[in-house]
Amino acid sequence: MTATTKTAPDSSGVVPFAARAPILSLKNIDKVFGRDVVALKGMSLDIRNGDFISLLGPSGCGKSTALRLIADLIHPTSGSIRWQVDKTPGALSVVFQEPSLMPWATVADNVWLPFRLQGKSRASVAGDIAEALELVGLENFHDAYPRELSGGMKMRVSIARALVTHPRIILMDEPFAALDEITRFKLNNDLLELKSKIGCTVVFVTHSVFESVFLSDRIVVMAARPGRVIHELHVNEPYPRSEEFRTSSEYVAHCRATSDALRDAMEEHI
Ligand SMILES: Nc1ncnc2c1ncn2[C@@H]1O[C@H](COP(=O)(O)OP(=O)(O)OP(=O)(O)O)[C@@H](O)[C@H]1O
Repeated sequence: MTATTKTAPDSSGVVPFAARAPILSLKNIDKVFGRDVVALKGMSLDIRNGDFISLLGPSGCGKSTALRLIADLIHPTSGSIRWQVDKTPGALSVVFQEPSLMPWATVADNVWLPFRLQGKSRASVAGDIAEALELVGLENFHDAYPRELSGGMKMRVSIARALVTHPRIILMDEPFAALDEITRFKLNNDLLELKSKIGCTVVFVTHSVFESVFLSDRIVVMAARPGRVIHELHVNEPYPRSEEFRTSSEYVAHCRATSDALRDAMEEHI
Protein backbone atom coordinates (compact mmCIF):
# COMPACT_ATOMS: atom_id res chain seq x y z
CA MET A 1 0.00 0.00 0.00
CA THR A 2 1.19 3.53 -0.69
CA ALA A 3 1.00 6.36 1.82
CA THR A 4 -2.36 8.14 1.84
CA THR A 5 -3.65 11.32 3.41
CA LYS A 6 -6.89 11.04 5.36
CA THR A 7 -8.35 14.40 6.25
CA ALA A 8 -10.83 14.71 9.10
CA PRO A 9 -13.64 17.29 8.99
CA ASP A 10 -12.46 20.90 9.21
CA SER A 11 -12.96 23.01 12.31
CA SER A 12 -12.13 26.66 12.80
CA GLY A 13 -9.12 27.84 14.74
CA VAL A 14 -6.41 25.56 13.34
CA VAL A 15 -3.76 27.10 11.10
CA PRO A 16 -4.04 25.26 7.78
CA PHE A 17 -1.20 22.77 7.34
CA ALA A 18 -0.23 24.12 3.94
CA ALA A 19 0.15 27.65 5.40
CA ARG A 20 2.74 26.60 8.00
CA ALA A 21 6.37 27.37 7.23
CA PRO A 22 8.58 24.29 6.90
CA ILE A 23 11.30 23.86 9.53
CA LEU A 24 12.85 20.54 8.69
CA SER A 25 12.37 18.02 5.88
CA LEU A 26 13.16 14.32 5.66
CA LYS A 27 13.39 13.15 2.05
CA ASN A 28 13.30 9.51 1.09
CA ILE A 29 15.22 8.27 4.12
CA ASP A 30 16.50 4.70 4.34
CA LYS A 31 18.13 3.51 7.55
CA VAL A 32 19.72 0.08 7.59
CA PHE A 33 21.37 -1.29 10.73
CA GLY A 34 24.11 -3.87 10.17
CA ARG A 35 23.69 -5.81 6.95
CA ASP A 36 19.99 -6.22 6.66
CA VAL A 37 17.89 -4.64 9.43
CA VAL A 38 15.89 -2.13 7.39
CA ALA A 39 14.62 0.12 10.17
CA LEU A 40 13.26 2.73 7.74
CA LYS A 41 12.54 2.65 4.03
CA GLY A 42 11.70 5.70 1.91
CA MET A 43 10.51 7.88 4.77
CA SER A 44 9.64 11.47 3.86
CA LEU A 45 8.23 13.97 6.32
CA ASP A 46 7.94 17.76 6.39
CA ILE A 47 7.91 19.20 9.89
CA ARG A 48 6.23 22.62 9.83
CA ASN A 49 6.15 25.46 12.31
CA GLY A 50 3.57 24.79 15.03
CA ASP A 51 2.87 21.16 14.10
CA PHE A 52 2.08 18.63 16.77
CA ILE A 53 2.99 15.41 14.97
CA SER A 54 2.58 11.95 16.47
CA LEU A 55 4.46 8.99 15.06
CA LEU A 56 2.22 5.99 15.71
CA GLY A 57 2.77 2.36 14.80
CA PRO A 58 3.52 -1.16 15.97
CA SER A 59 6.69 -2.10 17.78
CA GLY A 60 9.71 -2.08 15.49
CA CYS A 61 8.25 0.18 12.76
CA GLY A 62 11.08 2.69 13.18
CA LYS A 63 9.47 5.44 15.28
CA SER A 64 12.46 5.88 17.61
CA THR A 65 14.86 5.52 14.69
CA ALA A 66 13.08 8.39 12.92
CA LEU A 67 13.32 10.52 16.05
CA ARG A 68 17.04 9.77 16.50
CA LEU A 69 17.65 10.69 12.84
CA ILE A 70 15.82 14.01 13.27
CA ALA A 71 17.86 14.64 16.44
CA ASP A 72 21.07 13.97 14.46
CA LEU A 73 22.02 11.22 16.94
CA ILE A 74 22.35 8.79 14.02
CA HIS A 75 22.69 9.31 10.27
CA PRO A 76 20.61 8.02 7.37
CA THR A 77 21.95 5.28 5.13
CA SER A 78 20.50 7.24 2.21
CA GLY A 79 18.20 10.21 1.69
CA SER A 80 18.48 13.66 3.23
CA ILE A 81 17.46 15.60 6.31
CA ARG A 82 17.43 19.37 5.79
CA TRP A 83 16.75 22.24 8.14
CA GLN A 84 14.79 24.95 6.33
CA VAL A 85 15.63 27.55 9.00
CA ASP A 86 18.87 28.39 10.81
CA LYS A 87 19.71 25.65 13.30
CA THR A 88 20.95 27.58 16.33
CA PRO A 89 22.34 25.83 19.46
CA GLY A 90 19.40 24.48 21.45
CA ALA A 91 17.04 24.68 18.45
CA LEU A 92 16.08 21.06 18.98
CA SER A 93 15.67 19.10 22.17
CA VAL A 94 14.68 15.57 23.09
CA VAL A 95 12.60 14.10 25.92
CA PHE A 96 12.98 10.35 26.42
CA GLN A 97 10.74 7.83 28.18
CA GLU A 98 13.07 7.86 31.17
CA PRO A 99 13.51 11.35 32.64
CA SER A 100 17.27 10.58 32.98
CA LEU A 101 17.99 13.21 35.58
CA MET A 102 21.31 13.54 37.39
CA PRO A 103 20.47 12.22 40.88
CA TRP A 104 23.20 14.23 42.59
CA ALA A 105 22.04 17.55 41.13
CA THR A 106 19.12 19.76 42.15
CA VAL A 107 16.14 20.33 39.89
CA ALA A 108 17.51 23.72 38.80
CA ASP A 109 20.95 22.25 38.07
CA ASN A 110 19.35 19.49 36.00
CA VAL A 111 17.48 22.09 33.96
CA TRP A 112 20.67 24.11 33.54
CA LEU A 113 22.43 21.16 31.82
CA PRO A 114 21.83 22.09 28.13
CA PHE A 115 23.20 25.59 28.78
CA ARG A 116 26.08 24.19 30.82
CA LEU A 117 27.03 22.06 27.81
CA GLN A 118 27.10 25.30 25.79
CA GLY A 119 29.49 26.79 28.36
CA LYS A 120 26.95 29.18 29.94
CA SER A 121 27.08 29.82 33.69
CA ARG A 122 24.02 29.11 35.80
CA ALA A 123 23.80 32.75 36.87
CA SER A 124 23.66 33.93 33.26
CA VAL A 125 20.63 31.72 32.49
CA ALA A 126 18.88 31.85 35.88
CA GLY A 127 15.91 33.64 34.31
CA ASP A 128 15.49 30.95 31.63
CA ILE A 129 15.68 28.19 34.26
CA ALA A 130 13.06 29.91 36.44
CA GLU A 131 10.79 30.44 33.43
CA ALA A 132 11.05 26.78 32.31
CA LEU A 133 10.31 25.51 35.83
CA GLU A 134 7.34 27.83 36.11
CA LEU A 135 6.00 26.60 32.76
CA VAL A 136 5.92 23.01 34.07
CA GLY A 137 4.52 24.02 37.48
CA LEU A 138 7.70 23.35 39.48
CA GLU A 139 8.56 26.90 40.48
CA ASN A 140 8.77 25.83 44.14
CA PHE A 141 11.14 22.93 43.53
CA HIS A 142 14.37 24.60 42.31
CA ASP A 143 16.41 23.12 45.15
CA ALA A 144 14.76 19.70 45.39
CA TYR A 145 16.62 16.53 44.38
CA PRO A 146 15.17 13.98 41.94
CA ARG A 147 14.73 11.41 44.74
CA GLU A 148 12.24 13.78 46.40
CA LEU A 149 9.98 13.91 43.31
CA SER A 150 7.18 11.68 41.97
CA GLY A 151 7.45 10.06 38.52
CA GLY A 152 5.26 12.77 36.99
CA MET A 153 7.33 15.54 38.58
CA LYS A 154 10.58 14.00 37.30
CA MET A 155 9.08 13.99 33.80
CA ARG A 156 8.18 17.67 34.26
CA VAL A 157 11.82 18.41 35.10
CA SER A 158 12.86 16.55 31.96
CA ILE A 159 10.40 18.65 29.93
CA ALA A 160 11.66 21.87 31.58
CA ARG A 161 15.22 20.87 30.65
CA ALA A 162 14.04 20.41 27.05
CA LEU A 163 12.26 23.78 27.01
CA VAL A 164 14.93 25.88 28.64
CA THR A 165 16.83 26.65 25.43
CA HIS A 166 13.62 27.79 23.66
CA PRO A 167 13.83 25.05 21.01
CA ARG A 168 12.08 25.26 17.62
CA ILE A 169 11.36 21.53 17.78
CA ILE A 170 10.86 19.24 20.78
CA LEU A 171 11.15 15.51 20.10
CA MET A 172 9.40 13.27 22.63
CA ASP A 173 9.92 9.50 22.64
CA GLU A 174 7.01 7.93 24.57
CA PRO A 175 7.57 10.36 27.44
CA PHE A 176 4.49 9.33 29.42
CA ALA A 177 4.43 5.59 28.69
CA ALA A 178 5.78 4.60 32.10
CA LEU A 179 3.34 6.77 34.07
CA ASP A 180 -0.03 5.81 35.50
CA GLU A 181 -3.09 6.81 33.48
CA ILE A 182 -4.19 9.73 35.67
CA THR A 183 -0.71 11.29 35.62
CA ARG A 184 -0.53 10.67 31.90
CA PHE A 185 -3.85 12.45 31.23
CA LYS A 186 -2.73 15.36 33.40
CA LEU A 187 0.59 15.65 31.59
CA ASN A 188 -1.17 15.40 28.20
CA ASN A 189 -3.34 18.38 29.22
CA ASP A 190 -0.34 20.30 30.56
CA LEU A 191 1.71 19.60 27.44
CA LEU A 192 -0.98 21.14 25.22
CA GLU A 193 -1.26 24.16 27.51
CA LEU A 194 2.50 24.53 27.40
CA LYS A 195 2.57 24.27 23.63
CA SER A 196 -0.07 26.95 23.26
CA LYS A 197 1.92 29.24 25.59
CA ILE A 198 5.29 28.85 23.89
CA GLY A 199 4.20 27.95 20.37
CA CYS A 200 6.81 25.26 19.76
CA THR A 201 6.68 22.36 17.31
CA VAL A 202 6.43 18.83 18.72
CA VAL A 203 7.20 15.40 17.26
CA PHE A 204 5.85 12.79 19.65
CA VAL A 205 6.28 9.00 19.55
CA THR A 206 3.46 6.95 21.02
CA HIS A 207 1.79 3.53 20.85
CA SER A 208 -1.52 5.02 21.96
CA VAL A 209 -4.28 5.90 19.50
CA PHE A 210 -6.07 7.88 22.23
CA GLU A 211 -3.02 9.89 23.18
CA SER A 212 -2.13 10.63 19.56
CA VAL A 213 -5.64 11.91 18.76
CA PHE A 214 -5.87 14.03 21.91
CA LEU A 215 -2.51 15.71 21.39
CA SER A 216 -1.80 15.92 17.68
CA ASP A 217 -2.95 17.71 14.63
CA ARG A 218 -1.00 15.32 12.38
CA ILE A 219 -0.74 11.58 13.00
CA VAL A 220 1.85 9.75 10.94
CA VAL A 221 1.03 6.03 10.95
CA MET A 222 3.94 3.69 10.29
CA ALA A 223 4.21 -0.02 9.44
CA ALA A 224 7.08 -2.39 10.19
CA ARG A 225 9.36 -4.70 8.20
CA PRO A 226 10.48 -2.43 6.68
CA GLY A 227 9.61 0.64 8.75
CA ARG A 228 7.70 3.13 6.60
CA VAL A 229 4.90 5.69 6.60
CA ILE A 230 1.59 4.31 5.36
CA HIS A 231 -0.96 6.97 6.37
CA GLU A 232 -1.08 10.53 7.53
CA LEU A 233 -4.22 11.64 9.34
CA HIS A 234 -5.11 15.22 10.18
CA VAL A 235 -6.94 15.97 13.41
CA ASN A 236 -8.43 19.33 12.46
CA GLU A 237 -9.81 20.14 15.87
CA PRO A 238 -9.14 23.44 17.62
CA TYR A 239 -6.75 23.91 20.52
CA PRO A 240 -6.92 24.20 23.48
CA ARG A 241 -8.42 20.73 23.82
CA SER A 242 -10.23 20.17 27.06
CA GLU A 243 -11.51 17.16 28.98
CA GLU A 244 -14.77 17.61 27.03
CA PHE A 245 -12.88 16.89 23.81
CA ARG A 246 -11.93 13.47 25.24
CA THR A 247 -15.60 12.47 25.41
CA SER A 248 -16.83 14.24 22.25
CA SER A 249 -18.19 12.48 19.16
CA GLU A 250 -15.40 14.16 17.12
CA TYR A 251 -12.76 12.57 19.35
CA VAL A 252 -14.39 9.15 19.00
CA ALA A 253 -14.54 9.55 15.19
CA HIS A 254 -10.85 10.47 15.01
CA CYS A 255 -9.94 7.54 17.28
CA ARG A 256 -11.89 5.17 15.03
CA ALA A 257 -10.16 6.47 11.86
CA THR A 258 -6.77 6.24 13.57
CA SER A 259 -7.46 2.69 14.81
CA ASP A 260 -8.39 1.68 11.25
CA ALA A 261 -5.12 3.16 9.96
CA LEU A 262 -3.21 1.34 12.70
CA ARG A 263 -4.94 -1.91 11.77
CA ASP A 264 -3.71 -1.39 8.18
CA ALA A 265 -0.23 -0.90 9.61
CA MET A 266 -0.42 -4.17 11.55
CA GLU A 267 -1.56 -6.06 8.45
CA GLU A 268 1.01 -4.52 6.10
CA HIS A 269 4.02 -6.56 5.10
CA ILE A 270 5.84 -6.06 1.82
N1 LIG B 1 21.12 0.32 17.00
C1 LIG B 1 20.44 -0.64 16.37
N2 LIG B 1 21.06 -1.73 15.86
C2 LIG B 1 20.38 -2.70 15.21
N3 LIG B 1 19.06 -2.66 14.99
C3 LIG B 1 18.38 -1.61 15.47
C4 LIG B 1 19.02 -0.55 16.19
N4 LIG B 1 18.08 0.38 16.53
C5 LIG B 1 16.90 -0.10 16.06
N5 LIG B 1 17.09 -1.28 15.44
C6 LIG B 1 16.05 -2.07 14.77
O1 LIG B 1 15.35 -1.21 13.88
C7 LIG B 1 13.96 -1.51 13.89
C8 LIG B 1 13.18 -0.26 14.29
O2 LIG B 1 13.46 0.00 15.68
P1 LIG B 1 12.84 1.25 16.44
O3 LIG B 1 13.33 1.18 17.86
O4 LIG B 1 13.09 2.48 15.70
O5 LIG B 1 11.29 0.89 16.39
P2 LIG B 1 10.09 1.51 17.23
O6 LIG B 1 8.95 1.65 16.30
O7 LIG B 1 10.53 2.72 17.96
O8 LIG B 1 9.81 0.32 18.26
P3 LIG B 1 9.18 0.36 19.74
O9 LIG B 1 7.78 0.87 19.56
O10 LIG B 1 9.19 -1.07 20.18
O11 LIG B 1 10.02 1.25 20.59
C9 LIG B 1 13.77 -2.69 14.83
O12 LIG B 1 13.78 -3.86 14.05
C10 LIG B 1 14.99 -2.59 15.72
O13 LIG B 1 15.33 -3.87 16.23
